[in-house]
Amino acid sequence: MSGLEKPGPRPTANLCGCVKPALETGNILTEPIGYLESCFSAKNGTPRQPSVCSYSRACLRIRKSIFNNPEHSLMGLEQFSHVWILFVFHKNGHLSCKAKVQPPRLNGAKTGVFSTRSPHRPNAIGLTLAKLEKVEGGTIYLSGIDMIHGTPILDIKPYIAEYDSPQNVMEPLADFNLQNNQHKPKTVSRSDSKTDSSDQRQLSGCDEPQPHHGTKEKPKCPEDRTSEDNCLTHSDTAQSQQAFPMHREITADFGLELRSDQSSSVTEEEIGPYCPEKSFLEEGTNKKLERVEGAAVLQGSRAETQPRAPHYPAGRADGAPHSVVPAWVREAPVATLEVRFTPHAEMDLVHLSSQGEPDVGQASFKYFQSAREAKRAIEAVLSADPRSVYRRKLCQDRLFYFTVDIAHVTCWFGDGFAEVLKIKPACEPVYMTEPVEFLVPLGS
Ligand SMILES: C[S@@+](CC[C@H](N)C(=O)[O-])C[C@H]1O[C@@H](n2cnc3c(N)ncnc32)[C@H](O)[C@@H]1O
Repeated sequence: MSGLEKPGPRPTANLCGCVKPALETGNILTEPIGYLESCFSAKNGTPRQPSVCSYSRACLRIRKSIFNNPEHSLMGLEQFSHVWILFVFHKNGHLSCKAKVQPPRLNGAKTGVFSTRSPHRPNAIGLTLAKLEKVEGGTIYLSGIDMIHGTPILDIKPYIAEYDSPQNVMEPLADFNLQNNQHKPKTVSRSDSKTDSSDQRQLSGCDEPQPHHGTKEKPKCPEDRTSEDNCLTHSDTAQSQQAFPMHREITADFGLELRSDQSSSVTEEEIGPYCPEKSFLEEGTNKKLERVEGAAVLQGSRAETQPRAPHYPAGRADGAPHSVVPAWVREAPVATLEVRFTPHAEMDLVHLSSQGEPDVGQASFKYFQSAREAKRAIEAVLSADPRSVYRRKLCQDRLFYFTVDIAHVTCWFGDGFAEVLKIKPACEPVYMTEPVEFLVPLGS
């Protein structure tokens, strides 16, 4: 460490009196590349992780103040199926944070903030792996998000399984060559002449881009949508493509079965967007690929040749990379809830979706493409039990409210279930007006 200046809270003068530039001291002021337009308007009811609700939608326009031609900055991104989004938890209410926090999965127990995905951290930065639905000019369209409307976005990075998933980082899987899911290197052509050779090498190892980009219906920013768009429904294929890449790759790598309903206890909370460990829990025996409710289920192959136990230590004798998570991450304190709608709530939903008469000033869904999709989203949010530990334990009979898209949902929780009682139009539809230019200071 000699020769390196100790990181401090502010750019500091060194011995000769010069002030170190902010970048060198890590004291950067960030400037959001854009502000998210999200179907979630408030923290309440917003999924704790992106995998909770694949129907959750958002869009992001790159600001012209960042790049004169925002579309140039997104060039090539459409070749990726998923992106990492770095953002500011701008609605934390305060900048302070504690060294120990109580994540919902620990049911009131504490753990170090850095072992959680808590929004309250020294630098209020969030990280979400979202599905990239579409790139259009200087705007990207996302699904499977856990950020609220107006969230300042700091950066976008492509999700690259080979780098971002521990099972994929080392060697290519020679024996993974199943129908429709071949693991083969792809050459990506890039028009950016500045790309260096190492970038090119890395890109050539990427996954096949998902074929859905050019073909399926995509969400639109609210103002881009017409009432016709709101009638569109997702095809089953589209739903199945909303499986997260980690599910695909985990199942591919280990040849294990991972169903969407079974993955929820692992992927739906504050601990992270994926949990490869979960895939150890079940071993498939038949060599076939199924689609089950949005998740690719790959059975057989590697699990037979390379059986793996559920609790490997971090460093394994055979050197094979994989990740480890603690038991509290895998074992949720509450099971996935059954979600019911009263007949009244069902009617409310239909009514809400049929209200789309822009000429008479009525709102319709801005992010969902049908009442069915809105219902699925509400189900997904509630089945993961969005209540805080405090509410879950002490206020069980209280009503719970949240807003998604233009639906203001009233529900209550019983033993093992959530029931939607009422769905009304939200008072304030989620419109996006860019906040006045400001720089977000991170940390306290
Ligand atoms: C547990 S955090 C996880 C976020 C991200 N996936 C991560 O791991 O960094 C997700 C929760 O943060 C809250 N949240 C989302 N957007 C926010 C924002 N802009 N400001 C403050 N809280 C936000 C919502 O309550 C949501 O349920």
